[in-house]
Amino acid sequence: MTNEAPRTYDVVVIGAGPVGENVADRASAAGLSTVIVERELLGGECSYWACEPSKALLRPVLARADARRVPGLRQAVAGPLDVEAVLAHRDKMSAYWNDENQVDWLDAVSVDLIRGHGRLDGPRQVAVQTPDGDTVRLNARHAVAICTGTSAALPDTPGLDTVRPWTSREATSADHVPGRLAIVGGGVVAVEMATAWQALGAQVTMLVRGDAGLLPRMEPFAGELVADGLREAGVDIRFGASLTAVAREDGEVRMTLADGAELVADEILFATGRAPRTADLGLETVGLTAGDWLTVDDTGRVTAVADGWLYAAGDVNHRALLTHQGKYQARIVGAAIGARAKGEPVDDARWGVHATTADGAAVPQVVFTDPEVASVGLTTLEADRAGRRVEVVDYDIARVAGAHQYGEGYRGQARMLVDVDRGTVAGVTFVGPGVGELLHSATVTVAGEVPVERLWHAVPAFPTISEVWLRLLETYRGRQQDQMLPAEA
Ligand SMILES: Cc1cc2nc3c(=O)[nH]c(=O)nc-3n(C[C@H](O)[C@H](O)[C@H](O)COP(=O)(O)OP(=O)(O)OC[C@H]3O[C@@H](n4cnc5c(N)ncnc54)[C@H](O)[C@@H]3O)c2cc1C
Ligand SMILES: NC(=O)c1ccc[n+]([C@@H]2O[C@H](COP(=O)([O-])OP(=O)(O)OC[C@H]3O[C@@H](n4cnc5c(N)ncnc54)[C@H](O)[C@@H]3O)[C@@H](O)[C@H]2O)c1
Repeated sequence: MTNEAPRTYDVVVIGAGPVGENVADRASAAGLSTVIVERELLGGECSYWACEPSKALLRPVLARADARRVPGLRQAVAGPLDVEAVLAHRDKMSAYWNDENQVDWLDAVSVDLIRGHGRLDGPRQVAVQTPDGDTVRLNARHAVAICTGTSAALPDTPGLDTVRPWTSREATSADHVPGRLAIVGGGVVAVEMATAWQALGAQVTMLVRGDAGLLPRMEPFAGELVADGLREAGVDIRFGASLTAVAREDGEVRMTLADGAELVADEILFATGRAPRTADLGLETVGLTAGDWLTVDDTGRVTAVADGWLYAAGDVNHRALLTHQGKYQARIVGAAIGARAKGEPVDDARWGVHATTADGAAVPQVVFTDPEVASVGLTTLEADRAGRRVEVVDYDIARVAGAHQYGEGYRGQARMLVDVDRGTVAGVTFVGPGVGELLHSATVTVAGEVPVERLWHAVPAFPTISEVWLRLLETYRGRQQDQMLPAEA
């Protein structure tokens, strides 16, 4: 009710994606009265239009690709995918876009829910516009946490408003396979969706601007191997392709590129990055700028706001646009809010219980393409930019016995960056079928700052792809021994 007295809680969370839910859970577990505000579905982008549906679309594609590499099995999976069954599986994995189970879970963790659009309304105040037009006012005794995530960022290409473009939402929830799909962008969404829709029967053309290749934030060999895989699957990848105009005519999407080339497709997907959902959040009522990313300290507090009552976690703080990393932040933010509310010490030292240190040191990511890409920590370029002295150790995963067992004609590559001053591993990238499940070994190594000498005692089982760890260590040792040999006369 508009005139209802404000309700007071210890903690108000805006946005019930995976991150907001976890902040609320941890705040409630710390004994604080907590309310969460959600305007769409509990579970956020990840559950319904991102991680879950995209991985449900990709799983059959990657499982079939793996099976086709196994002699004796190959013939059994020679046929096309059952599109109807894949889409039905995707719908099930997206919980049929219904959040009832999550409502039950919120109840179980004693968090109140208000459905509607939340906006800040001055320090520690939130106003929620409910679906029936009422306003609910909330006071936060200790903290407000903004966890509103991101939405797809679209360029200002002339004609875009006429084409009803796909964004990540349509690409993950479409109920039919377009005959021809154009994808703008060369990042993670672009390569995963190209993999899925090409395998489901679309003819995919990727328009990738510039010359940075695919997956420009990762080691260059990752993008190169993924490009090889996509091309072999039949995807037409056009690098240096800049879209200058687009129009929908007679049901078709017509595209013009900067070099004058013309292209036609049935649908066009813009996988051109993300924008923070902060444009209509009342940021200006607390001295911030609408539409900005929210910069936070290592305990999740928005640095530009006085008195430390405003927190931001997940995509919206722009640290790492990944569900698992946002949930990591959420656990820490919830605990930090709890500690501060109770006057307990806050341990925000590096790797302290209230510090999101891993955001800057060990962010893991798996790209679910064929081949998969799995990375954690720094790339060579990032190490260079950070002024870290690293030894770059490469190994061809195809030479590992476990890779021969995994599939015929295995192709893959591994890179380990050894920080020569610290004697620890600063970053790891694996590319190849099945490497996603290898990643946590690398994450433990990087986050644990395990000395390279100790890694010799972490023995990988034979014959698994994990033996690549041993080969990387041997390559590194061989190089060190070479450096110790006396120079030839
Ligand atoms: C196609 C795709 C695939 C992806 N795959 C992966 C993957 O495999 N693994 C991975 O780790 N990450 C993946 N990601 C990234 C992942 O989806 C995000 O990192 C994650 O969803 C961020 O969670 P969040 O809670 O911060 O934000 P969101 O999930 O966006 O949730 C924010 C919530 O806040 C609500 N909200 C926003 N504004 C308001 C408001 N004013 N009032 C009330 N509610 C509001 C929204 O409705 C939403 O429910 C993928 C992303 C895309 C686009
Ligand atoms: N498996 C996973 O972990 C996974 C899967 C999907 C998405 N995600 C997350 O979602 C986030 C968003 O992914 P994304 O692929 O949308 O963004 P991205 O930032 O990874 O890639 C954006 C791409 O679009 C291009 N681009 C940007 N503006 C453009 C323009 N105007 N014209 C042409 N090209 C343009 C960029 O050069 C880049 O190639 C990522 O940060 C990623 O972490 C994760």
